[in-house]
Amino acid sequence: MGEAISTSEILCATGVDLSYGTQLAVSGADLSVARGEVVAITGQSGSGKSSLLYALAGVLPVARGQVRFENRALGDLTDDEISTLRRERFGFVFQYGELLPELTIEENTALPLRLAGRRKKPALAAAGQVLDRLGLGDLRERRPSQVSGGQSQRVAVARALVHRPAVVFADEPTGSLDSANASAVLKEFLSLARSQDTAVIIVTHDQAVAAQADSHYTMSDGVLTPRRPV
Ligand SMILES: Nc1ncnc2c1ncn2[C@@H]1O[C@H](COP(=O)(O)OP(=O)(O)OP(=O)(O)O)[C@@H](O)[C@H]1O
Repeated sequence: MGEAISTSEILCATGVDLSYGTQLAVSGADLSVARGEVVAITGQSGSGKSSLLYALAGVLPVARGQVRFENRALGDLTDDEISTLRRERFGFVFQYGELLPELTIEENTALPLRLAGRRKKPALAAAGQVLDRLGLGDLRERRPSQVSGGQSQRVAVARALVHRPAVVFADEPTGSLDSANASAVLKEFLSLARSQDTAVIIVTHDQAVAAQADSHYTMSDGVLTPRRPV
C-alpha cells in the first residue's frame, strides 16, 4: 500500500474581508493551510498581505467570512480564548525580530513557554536546545543589543518555534537582512518548523522566499490568488 499523504487542515479562511473604516484591505480571501505546510504570500506594498496575516492570526476581526483554526471559528471564541490560542498555539516573527532589550537571548527565547506557565528552569532549558539547534548556543547570556541583525532574526525564529506552535505567522521575517543572511535564516527557520510539523505562513516581497514554500499565493489590491497550490 502506498503511503497516505497527509491533508490535515489546520487553518482555513473562507471569504474573508477585512477593512479599516471604509477601506477594504482584504477582499474575499480563501486559504487552506495543512499541518506543517509552508505557505508564502507575496504582493506589492499595500496590497493587504499583513492585514490578511492579522486576520488569520485572530489579531484583527474579520468584517465578513470566517477563519477556522482546528475547525473552530475564531469569531466564536472569547477574547480570552483567542489570547490563549495566540500565546500557546501560534508563533510570530516580524521583520525586525522585536526582541525585548532587557532580557537575555535565552530569556527572550523562553518567553512563550514562560507565558504559557512553564517554570523558569525547564523553559530556559528548552530555549537553550532550540538556540543550540540554530547555532546560537554561545549567545545565551547576551542581550539583543550585543548580537548581529542576522543573529537577532535567528533568535526571533527560535522564540517563535520554542513552544512547538501549530502555526507560525511570519511578516517579512528576513526583510531586514542582506540576501545571503536572509536565505540562511529562512533555510534554518523552515527546516526547524518542518521538523516539528509547524505550519508557517510567510508574508514576503521576496520571490526567493516564496520559492522555498510548499504553496504560494499572491495578493493584489486585497485579492488573494493561488499561484502554486499544493
Ligand atoms: N491600521 C490601518 N489603518 C488604516 N489603513 C490601514 C491600516 N493598516 C493598513 N492599512 C491600509 O490597508 C491596505 C493594506 O495594508 P497592508 O499593510 O495589509 O499591506 P501589505 O501588503 O502588508 O503592505 P507592505 O508590504 O507595505 O507591508 C493599505 O492600503 C494600507 O494603507
